[in-house]
Amino acid sequence: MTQTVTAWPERLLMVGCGNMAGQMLARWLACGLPPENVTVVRPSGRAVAPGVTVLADMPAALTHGATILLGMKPYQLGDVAPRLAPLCDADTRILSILAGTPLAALRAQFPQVDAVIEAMPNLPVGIGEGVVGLYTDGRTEATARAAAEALMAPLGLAEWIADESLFNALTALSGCGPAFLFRFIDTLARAGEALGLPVDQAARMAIATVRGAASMAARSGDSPARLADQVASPGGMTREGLNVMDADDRMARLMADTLRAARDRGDAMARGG
Ligand SMILES: NC(=O)c1ccc[n+]([C@@H]2O[C@H](COP(=O)([O-])OP(=O)(O)OC[C@H]3O[C@@H](n4cnc5c(N)ncnc54)[C@H](OP(=O)(O)O)[C@@H]3O)[C@@H](O)[C@H]2O)c1
Ligand code: PRO
Repeated sequence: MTQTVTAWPERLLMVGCGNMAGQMLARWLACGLPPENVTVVRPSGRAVAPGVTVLADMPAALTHGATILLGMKPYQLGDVAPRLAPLCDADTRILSILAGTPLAALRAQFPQVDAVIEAMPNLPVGIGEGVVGLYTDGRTEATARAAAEALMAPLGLAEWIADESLFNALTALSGCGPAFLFRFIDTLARAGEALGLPVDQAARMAIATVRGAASMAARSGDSPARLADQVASPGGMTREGLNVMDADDRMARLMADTLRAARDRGDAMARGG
C-alpha cells in the first residue's frame, strides 16, 4: 500500500544513492514524490529512476531551503562535506543516514545549517515496512522536524529518540536488525535441510514462517514471549526446542552479544575508529 505525503520537499539532493538511500528513494517515488524534485549525486553517474537527475559530482548551486540526504558511507563525510557545505545556507535541511556519525560531527561540517537530523532507516523501508529512528537537537526548528517526520512516514515506523547516547543502540536493533533476521531465516532453513527437508522447500517454509510469526506478533495483543508459550504444548515438541534455545540463556546471550558488538562498533566509529 502506498501512502500520501502532502508536502514533499521541493528540492531533494541525495548524496549517495546505493543500497539504503536507493530503497528510501524507491519508496518515496512509489508514494508520489515528483522525480523532478530529486537530484542524486553518485560518482558512477548511474541512472536511478526516470525523471530523477543524476550527477557524478556536486551541483554548482543549491536552491534556498533544499533538503539534503547524506546517503554515502560514513567515512566519506570528510570528503563530501567540504564540497557540499559551501552550497548550504541557514535554511538548508540536512538528513543524515550515516551510521556512527553523531550530530556534533555533522554540525561541525555544516556550521551554518540550523536543521540537521540523524535518521537511521533499515532496508525494508523500500516496501514501506521499515523502521526509521530520528534524533536532533534544539537548534532544529519544529517545522523542520515535522517535515522530516512527514518524509519518513511512508517508509514505515518512524520514531524520535530523546537521548542521542542511545542512537547506536537503536541502529544495532533496527538498522542492523534485518541482517540478523535474514541470517536467522537462512539458518532456520539450513537446520530444516539438515533434518532432511528438500532445500527449496525448507527455504520457502522458513521465510513464510518468519513472515507469519512477525505479522502475528505485530497484530496480537499478546507479547512475543506469550505467543511463544501458546505454540508450546506442555510436554510437546516446541517445548523441547525452546528448552534448547533457553538453556543457559543461550538465545538471550546470543542476541545481547550481537547487539552489543554492533552498538560498540558504532560508538568506535563515532570516536573516529
Ligand atoms: N545498508 C543498510 O542497511 C543501511 C542501514 C542504515 C544506514 N545505512 C547507512 O547508509 C549509508 C550508505 O550505505 P549503503 O549500504 O547504501 O552503501 P552503498 O550501497 O555502498 O552506497 C553508497 C553510495 O554512496 C555513493 N558514493 C560513494 N562515494 C561517494 C562520494 N565521494 N560522494 C557521494 N557519493 C558517494 C555511491 O555511489 P555509486 O552509486 O556511484 O557507487 C553509492 O551510491 C551508510 O552511511 C550507512 O551507514 C545503511
Ligand atoms: N548498515 C550500517 C552498517 O552496517 C548501519 C546499519 C545497517 O554500518
